[in-house]
Amino acid sequence: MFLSVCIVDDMEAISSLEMYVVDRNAEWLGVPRLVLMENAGAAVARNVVGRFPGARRVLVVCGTGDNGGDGYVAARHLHGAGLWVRVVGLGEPREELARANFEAVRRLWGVELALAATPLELLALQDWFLWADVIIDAVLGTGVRGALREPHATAVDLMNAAPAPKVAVDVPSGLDPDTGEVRDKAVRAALTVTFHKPKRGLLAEGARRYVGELVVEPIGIPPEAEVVVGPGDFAYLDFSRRADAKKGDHGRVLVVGGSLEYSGAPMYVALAALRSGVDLAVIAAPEPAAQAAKAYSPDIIAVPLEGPRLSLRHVEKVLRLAEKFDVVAIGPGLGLEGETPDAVKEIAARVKKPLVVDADAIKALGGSPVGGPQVVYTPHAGEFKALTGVEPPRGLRERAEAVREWAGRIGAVILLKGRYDVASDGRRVKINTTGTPAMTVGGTGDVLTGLTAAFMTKTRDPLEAAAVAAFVNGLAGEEAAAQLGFHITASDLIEKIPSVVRRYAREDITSPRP
Ligand SMILES: NC(=O)C1=CN([C@@H]2O[C@H](COP(=O)(O)OP(=O)(O)OC[C@H]3O[C@@H](n4cnc5c(N)ncnc54)[C@H](O)[C@@H]3O)[C@@H](O)[C@H]2O)[C@H](O)CC1
Ligand SMILES: [K+]
Repeated sequence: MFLSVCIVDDMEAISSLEMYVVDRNAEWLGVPRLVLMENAGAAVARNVVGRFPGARRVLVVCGTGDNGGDGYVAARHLHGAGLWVRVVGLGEPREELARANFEAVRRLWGVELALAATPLELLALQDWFLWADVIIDAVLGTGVRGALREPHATAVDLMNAAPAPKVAVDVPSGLDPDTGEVRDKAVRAALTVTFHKPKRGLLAEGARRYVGELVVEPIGIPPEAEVVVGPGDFAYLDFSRRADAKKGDHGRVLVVGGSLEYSGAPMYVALAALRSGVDLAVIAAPEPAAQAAKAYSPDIIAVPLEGPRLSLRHVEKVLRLAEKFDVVAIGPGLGLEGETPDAVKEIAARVKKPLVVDADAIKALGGSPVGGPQVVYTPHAGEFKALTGVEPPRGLRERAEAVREWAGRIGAVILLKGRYDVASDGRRVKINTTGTPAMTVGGTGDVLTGLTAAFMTKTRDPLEAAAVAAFVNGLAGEEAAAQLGFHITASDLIEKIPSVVRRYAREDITSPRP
């Protein structure tokens, strides 16, 4: 009946993880997920009425996740449109949103609702499947993991065996939303109504016979949710720990910074990294700064570099030291006197580790920046000019475009700090809106460098490491300022990091394999 397959631009496709992130970040921007679910279910109902105008009897088959939640919403709307609606739930939904919509359907005496949590209970409802003019598949969406279990597999069999056309909610159940693979079986839909953007797997060559016609429905996710940094972005970082973990497994950061004049800066970097969940943060600093660091805190290990400032004779020592670390952060407090700029150039060009370049190291590399997929620059406006030769534009859109362009040219991630922080890897752009003018106090940039370096040990995606670092830094500043007003120091931010990270990160303990 519906053989046409609409052409959707592959560039616009989205992975299930990206969808998860966007969906959480929409909520961060003030659009509740319950609203998204309402819009999703209503869109399904609208498509059923529009594409199958003759249909009178609709069966909705709902899983226990949010895909099922969309199904319950669709059932409510179809009932409201005057259709005869029956609903089969494969168990009571566990999560809050789907549960709310399940309860709302349960209260509608005009809708017949049956729960079937086993294949046997489902088979007893076989005549409902044969009764329907249209069947809505709301069993599994982007949350599917692995091969179909029971009773889901039987539900798919019963839907496929029924003569009525199937309308898949978001993804035909059984189809991998990212690859389009079908392990065992999947619903063969006449129509798939997917939300916001097509999931990648829906566009795979072999997926067509399951997807049928593909319709992409907006559900109220604002475009800003695609670029803003929010709680969703924590999904890109791995904070889990194995029960048999040992020291060093969760990240080792080397900070190259400090000088006779500036000893505080590398300390902020190291302490912020430690509070962000790395096991080891070591400072390699000129002697006076190394002495000061050790005297300041027992948390800090400092390796002294002979003399008042970083110079060319330290290069080999620093490179050898770097071999024992996962990430190197270079710049804070180094100054630009004597051989320091040349030493920075040597280290940046030869170090074989992921690298965060901040402060004076950005200026030292200005004009001939080092690129690489695991290199992150964290300039403020002045340092951006030193790095690129141009002032960052004032408008946010132009700023984002400039950062994207220069990140592409240099071949690294740039995180430009400002009222809104803008980060790009030359392709994607992320914008962070957290922060407060109370953070103009010295040292907050060093804290951001420590966060960025630490988060680079938690993901292979340095853009996300930088973006989430900016988000956490800004929130830590906001929370310190909420307590202390415009009287905060960078140390106050560091203290706030753990509670901010814990609010959004999953900190599971995973069991070692026997
Ligand atoms: N992203 C959005 O903006 C919105 C998405 N919505 C809909 O929600 C689903 C995704 O929901 P989620 O709860 O994450 O996952 P599912 O419902 O797809 O499945 C989870 C559910 O299924 C169980 N399960 C997982 N794998 C299997 C398996 N192989 N066999 C059997 N059972 C399995 C798991 O245990 C869970 O209980 C998305 O597709 C949209 O339809 C919302 O409407 C909000 C907006
Ligand atoms: K589905």
